[in-house]
Amino acid sequence: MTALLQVKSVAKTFTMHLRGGVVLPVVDGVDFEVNAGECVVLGGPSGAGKSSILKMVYGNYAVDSGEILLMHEGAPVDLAAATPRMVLALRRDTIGYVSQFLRTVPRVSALDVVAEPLVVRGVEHEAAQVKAQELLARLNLPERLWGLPPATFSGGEQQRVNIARGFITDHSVLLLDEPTASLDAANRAIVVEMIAEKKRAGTAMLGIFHDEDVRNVVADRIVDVTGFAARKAA
Ligand SMILES: Nc1ncnc2c1ncn2[C@@H]1O[C@H](COP(=O)(O)OP(=O)(O)OP(=O)(O)O)[C@@H](O)[C@H]1O
Repeated sequence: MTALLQVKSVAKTFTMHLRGGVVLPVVDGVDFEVNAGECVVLGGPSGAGKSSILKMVYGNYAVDSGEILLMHEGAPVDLAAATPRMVLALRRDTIGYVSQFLRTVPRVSALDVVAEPLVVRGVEHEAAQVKAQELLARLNLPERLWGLPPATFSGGEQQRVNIARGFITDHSVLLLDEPTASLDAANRAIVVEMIAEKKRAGTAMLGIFHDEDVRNVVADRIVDVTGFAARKAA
């Protein structure tokens, strides 16, 4: 088995600078790996640190200690210690992220939002647009919306744009933060099918799924984050 993502001894605290520097320990000793072709789901109660771990793995939150190793161009790279330039290269070529909410950019159409990850990798504009259309059609986003900026779309429509954008590349590692939270049953089933296809293609996925039915279908393993609870400061 090939581990495409390895999280080793990661610890994270938040320092509340506006609260006199109060330090909130969140997680400690986070250790797990995700192999090619599997979907690992982070489990545990609300507040246990699932989102914080996902954000560290994408480089959105800094890590206090430990390593986050991503296989990038055939060799492991520690994202926790990577330069900003390397983080951008990892995101362009190796690690994708479907966030819970779409960050919309004014005046950029849904099609361009979805096609962008391919365009920045050098795929020709027309080919990227065709792939984006295929994904939006598969996710049942009405065609009349494709040319519009997603800012005014419904929650579920925005989420489908986000999913299409995350799934359009063949990144080897994909992070999924509640990708089905705002979807109806039919579209949820389509996303479950798309996750299964990514597994068959060898993608390593790490996700958070609160919906138990979806979690039971997609998860190859559940990593219980409660096991990484940080010791509270006395
Ligand atoms: N940016 C931040 N600043 C300060 N504290 C934070 C920050 N982000 C998260 N926390 C705290 O870290 C803890 C873990 O939060 P996190 O969102 O990772 O949990 P979670 O397991 O994803 O919860 P949920 O299932 O409710 O989304 C919480 O106590 C939260 O208040």
